[in-house]
Order: sequence, then structure tokens, then C-alpha cells
Amino acid sequence: MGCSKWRAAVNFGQLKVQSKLSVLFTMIVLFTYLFYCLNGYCDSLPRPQQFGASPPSPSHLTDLWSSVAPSGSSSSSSSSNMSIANSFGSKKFPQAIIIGVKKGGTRALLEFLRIHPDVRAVGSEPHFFDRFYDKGLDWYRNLMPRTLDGQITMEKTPSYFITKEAPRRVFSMSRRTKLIVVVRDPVTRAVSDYTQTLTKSPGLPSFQNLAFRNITTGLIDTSWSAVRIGIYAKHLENWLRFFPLSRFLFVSGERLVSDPAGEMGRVQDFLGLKRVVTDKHFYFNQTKGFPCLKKPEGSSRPRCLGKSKGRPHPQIPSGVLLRLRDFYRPFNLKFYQMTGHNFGWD
Ligand SMILES: Nc1ncnc2c1ncn2[C@@H]1O[C@H](COP(=O)(O)OS(=O)(=O)O)[C@@H](OP(=O)(O)O)[C@H]1O
Repeated sequence: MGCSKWRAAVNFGQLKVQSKLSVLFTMIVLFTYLFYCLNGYCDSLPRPQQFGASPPSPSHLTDLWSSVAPSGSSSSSSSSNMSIANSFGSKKFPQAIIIGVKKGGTRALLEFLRIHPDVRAVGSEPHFFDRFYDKGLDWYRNLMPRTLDGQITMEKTPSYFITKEAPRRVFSMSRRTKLIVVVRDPVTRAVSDYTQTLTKSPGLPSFQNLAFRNITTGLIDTSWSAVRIGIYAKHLENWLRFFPLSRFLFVSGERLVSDPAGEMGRVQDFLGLKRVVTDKHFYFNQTKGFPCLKKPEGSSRPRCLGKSKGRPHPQIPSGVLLRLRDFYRPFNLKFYQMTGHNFGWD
């Protein structure tokens, strides 16, 4: 009898220790989970390796803006706020996409839009409708940030505008998608495009060597992508087979630099947003030679786009530029007619 009482007491003691251990274990699991969530790891955004050929990664965001104020203030509090914000709302397909054009000023537009509280956008370029379409729509939606009711999901991938299959693919996602095209004088756009390639491959032939099929006759090489992208009318025709003109907004790349607030007003109207982004948000940075964002209230620093945006262009002989201008003229006029907007490039 005494022995069985003693055994019962031992069992009871073991049970208590076991239950304490299991509570402790549960607590550890819970705290680990919470810790990871607060650091943003709960979000299912894929994190692949490279920009360009690979799907987007948040690390690309670091080069998008360069601060113009002395660095040093920590961004840790804002990043933990972001993590918390990330866990609310749901991931939706973009209702609006900046589809082009490469070197038009698409990054500036997206970053200006991202200060609007009702816009949430992927920082890097998803390239879904051109490179990664076989990954499927669920993969694409999963790349999107979470949005609350009334917020707009957006992305920008400038190569969509010249991708043959893109209009049909976007249409099959949603025929109601709003399409934004930032266009810029095709001659300066071509030089900008060339400048970017030259930065990556310094041994590149001269601009005129690439632009002309025959330099003596002045025959333009339309197979060179820097030239081909600027034939806006041709690419737009492809999109108009699927979407009516009312689904498009054409933003002037030139005005985005000379009057960012004015151009942003049009963009916000088109997206059905309150005009929150106004001239109060911009200042002209003399050193950069471009508009930059003023210090947003209660956070971060004044910021300009990174070094790869607003680069100096190499000197191109004026005769070459004139020939290229002649080449584009009929296409530009066609584009003005199609869009009902004279961009004043001629
Ligand atoms: N605010 C501001 N700051 C810096 N740069 C600005 C700005 N607004 C427009 N731009 C012009 O944007 C050009 C780059 O265009 P994209 O962002 O469309 O380029 S990309 O296709 O994403 O590579 C870039 O072209 P380059 O001048 O040739 O570098 C700029 O002229």
C-alpha cells in the first residue's frame, strides 16, 4: 500500500515535469515562429537569385533609390513596420501595369506612385508576361505585395510593351487591367538604351555602327533592339488588338522630368486615386539634374533615383541623330494619331 502510494507520487511528479516540458517546448516553437514572422519570413514571396534572367528578388530594391542626405539613420524600424504591414490584406493580381517603354522613365513613375498610400507595388520587375509565363498565374500573384480593400496592386516590366504574346496573356488574366506606357523621344530613348548596354559591355561598337545597316546610304538597322523599341506605333497596334484605347494611359517621359507633379496628377486620375502625390513631394536636385522626392513625413530621407537612372549619354554625331529622327518621324506621327496626343518629338 505504502509502496503503491510512493509509486503514484513519482508518476505524478513525472507527469508534472512532462507537462512543464511540453509547455516550454510549445512556447519555444511559438516564439521562434513569431520571431520569423516579424522579420518578414512568413510572407511566401519567392526569393530567387538574379535580376534580369531570374524572377525578382527584394534585394534589387536596394539600388533603386540613392539617398541624397548623409546616411546613417537606421531603417530597421521601418523594415519591421513593413513586415507587420506585409501580414495584412491579401495578394491580388495587379489592376494596373506599367508595360513600357524601356528607358522611358518607368522606374521614376513607379517610385513616385509608391508614395501613394493606396498603391502597393512589386519593387523589382516580375517579367511574368514575357519570361516566366510558364510559372503560372498563382506564381505571379504570389509575387505581389498584400493589399487592403481600396488599395491598388501594381508592377512594372517595360519589356511587356514589345512582347508579342504579352497583350493576349495580360488580357487572359484580366481584360480590365489598366495599362500605363511611359514614352520618351525614341531618339533619346535609343541613346539611353545604348548607354545602358555600353555600361555593361564597354567594348561595344559605336552607336552609329549599330544603328545603321549601311552607314553610307543611311539605312537604319531596325533589327537592333535600341532602334526597334522606339517604333511605338507598331507595338501599340499589337496591344490594341486586345485592349481598347481607354485602357491605356500614355505618360510623357519628358514631362515626368519637367513637371512630375502634373504628370502624376494624370496618372492618379487614370487609376481612380485621390491626388495625394503633388508638387509638395518633389524638388529639383541640381546635382542629379532630375526631380527627386522630398523627405516623406515622419520617415526616411530625401531621395533621388539611383546612379543608373539619369546617366550622362555619350556624344553622338548630330548627323546620325538627324537621320534617326527622320526615320522615326512617320512612326511618331502615326503614334500621335493613334493615341490622340502630340508628344512633340518632331
Ligand atoms: N526623377 C528621375 N530621376 C532619374 N531618372 C529619371 C527621372 N525621371 C525620368 N528619368 C529617366 O528615366 C530613365 C530610365 O528609364 P527607366 O526607369 O524606364 O529605365 S529601365 O527601362 O527601367 O531600365 C533615365 O534615362 P537616362 O537619363 O538615360 O539614364 C532618365 O532619363
